Amino acid sequence: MNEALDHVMLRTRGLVSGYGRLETLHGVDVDVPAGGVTTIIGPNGSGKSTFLKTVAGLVRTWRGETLLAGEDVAGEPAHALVRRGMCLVPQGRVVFPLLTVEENLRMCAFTVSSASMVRERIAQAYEFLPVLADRRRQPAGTLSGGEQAMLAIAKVIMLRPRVLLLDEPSLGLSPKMIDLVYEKVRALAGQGLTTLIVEQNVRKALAVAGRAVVLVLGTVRYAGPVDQMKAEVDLGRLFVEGEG
Ligand SMILES: Nc1ncnc2c1ncn2[C@@H]1O[C@H](COP(=O)(O)OP(=O)(O)OP(=O)(O)O)[C@@H](O)[C@H]1O
Repeated sequence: MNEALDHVMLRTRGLVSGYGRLETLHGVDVDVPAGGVTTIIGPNGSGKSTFLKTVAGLVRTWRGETLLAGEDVAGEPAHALVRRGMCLVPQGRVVFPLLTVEENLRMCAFTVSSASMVRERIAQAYEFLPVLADRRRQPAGTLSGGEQAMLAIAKVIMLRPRVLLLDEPSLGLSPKMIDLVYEKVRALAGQGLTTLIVEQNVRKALAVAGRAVVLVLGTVRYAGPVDQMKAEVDLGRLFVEGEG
């Protein structure tokens, strides 16, 4: 938690949010170093998705700061945050099912000003994920779950995010597809994309992340390097017995 601010792409301090009158996050401090992969893990209902939705502007911030590259963006609406490069791939592989793969990609390039740049980015998306090129004229709803997961990531990559927020990318996928999704996450990280992943699949997430945040009942239990976490947090107890 000691990185200088210029090495931290996303930082929250004392983040509080919730639903209705129910407070779900009770003052959460998270640092996501620039160019690294960070994962948030924790038992069901601990507020992991709520954290992503709050920093992405989909759930209202009650109190606290969200700093994107040092600038406080807490309270800004989701569409404004997307333009700033805070880009969320929500849980459940959200695609437009009746639009083709290519139409899905085109729709999501709304922040890209020139048509030639949109074409270039679509071409890059196909190069990165050739399966989408093969299916470019197919309605997205007819793709397999794994292909839809790829498309959901590709849509957001079209925006060239400063921070990629991934909410449970492995949910509901076959082991083979999970491997493929994580291979792509690793490749993006290799290109220096700052990534924050919320995962139930703890093993997968910890294999790719350098930093981990353990969230329990809306409170940070651990934040720091993955290696150190294994010594400090009893994951077996946390997940098997649902401690906390
Ligand atoms: N739309 C909502 N309205 C009211 N309460 C909600 C809503 N979404 C989540 N909650 C509640 O907020 C708490 C945190 O949920 P959240 O989905 O953020 O946890 P999570 O750690 O991502 O869990 P999971 O791993 O099961 O997805 C839970 O008690 C949940 O019931």
